[in-house]
Amino acid sequence: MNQTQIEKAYKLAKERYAAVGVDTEAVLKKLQTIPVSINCWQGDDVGGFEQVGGSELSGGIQTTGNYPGKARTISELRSDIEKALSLIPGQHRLNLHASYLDNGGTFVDRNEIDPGYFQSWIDWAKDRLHGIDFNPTFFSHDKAADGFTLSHPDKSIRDFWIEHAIACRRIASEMGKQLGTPTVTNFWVPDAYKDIPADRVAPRERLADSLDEIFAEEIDPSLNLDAVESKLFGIGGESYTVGSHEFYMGYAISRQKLLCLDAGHYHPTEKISEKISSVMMFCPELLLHVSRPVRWDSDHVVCFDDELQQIAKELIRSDNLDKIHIGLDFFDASINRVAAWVIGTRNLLKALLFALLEPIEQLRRAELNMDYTQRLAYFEELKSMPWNAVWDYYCLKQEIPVGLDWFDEVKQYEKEVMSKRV
Ligand SMILES: C[C@H](O)[C@H](O)[C@@H](O)C(=O)CO
Ligand SMILES: [Mn+2]
Repeated sequence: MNQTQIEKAYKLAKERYAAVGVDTEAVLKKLQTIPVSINCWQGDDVGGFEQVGGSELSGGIQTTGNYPGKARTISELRSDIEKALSLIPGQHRLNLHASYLDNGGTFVDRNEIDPGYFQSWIDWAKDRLHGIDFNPTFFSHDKAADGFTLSHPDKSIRDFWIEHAIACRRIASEMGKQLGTPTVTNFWVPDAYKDIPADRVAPRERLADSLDEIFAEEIDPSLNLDAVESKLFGIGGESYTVGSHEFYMGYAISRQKLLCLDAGHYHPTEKISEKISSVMMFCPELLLHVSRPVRWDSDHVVCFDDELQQIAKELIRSDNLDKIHIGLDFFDASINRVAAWVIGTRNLLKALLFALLEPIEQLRRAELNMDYTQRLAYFEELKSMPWNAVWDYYCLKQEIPVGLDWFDEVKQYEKEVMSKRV
């Protein structure tokens, strides 16, 4: 499609939406202000740069596939992220793991890291990104080899991970300070038993104590915000996860921390779209890990599916986006990794646009009047409204490839850059 065709289609779409009371210009202005935190770990299969060649992945998470061209160094990863960003409209954030430190090739252990190891990331982010979010890395390490970290029965192991977490909060604050936007630091620990435990209480008490020790240092919320992420189970930890949903929901509410809802961390029929409104009533803020579970926490690339649309609607309808931090969490090694970022992020943005184009007042009125026929009629008609013409116009205005044009650019980049990484 050429520019004139895109503009013509948009003009018609604008009129169609105006007829149901939706101002597409205002919608596009709003969409531009919503940052998405793009997960760095899609680019190298969660390997990190602690050691040359990345670390062996542990913690009950798994990447599958061996598509050629994954980033092997920090500069390759940055180049891939820059390529992806050039194909995604809007200004976004980077979600970085501590294991992606810039150690100049000399190993430094997790409890010894400081902001200096992330200065090159901060400098790189300054004129490219909306900000950086951060994650202590409690996996892929010999002190996590037996499946426990912050809830480990051995105090010296717990202390090691507490030191790592404290260091991470300080690093995150420095990122927040230099970038002028709070870093959301997300705590996910893999601690779990493969088989039925004899004591479900003690590990949870130890985890709560460790977290309290980590959060004892007050940090200005304009620099850093802490989030905690629960999980149903991981591979090798099928019977009992210390940081379950109930554990972290209670912890986040009682300590007024952010709760992180990961779309893949619940029973297969449980949906995080259903949880957002309740969590927002009791937690100060919310972090999302938008992912796509296929039968388990498989971390497939986010598709434009029903659940993504429902998540986006809940976010937009909440009218509380200042307190909701949207992150992505997927890692697929079976497809081009830059394309994975582009597909997943564009899908999330499309879902947000689709949600913004909803005539919410009319739908709420129908619901209050118990006119569920009108509600369903509207929901269904809205699905075939020309929202895609609004999306194409948004990409055009942001000077981002429209439609599948982005794919040609990824193929070109694969040919010229990624395929040479052997
Ligand atoms: C790599 C991340 O920390 C990880 O995906 C975590 O957020 C998670 O969801 C673990 O299952
Ligand atoms: Mn997650």
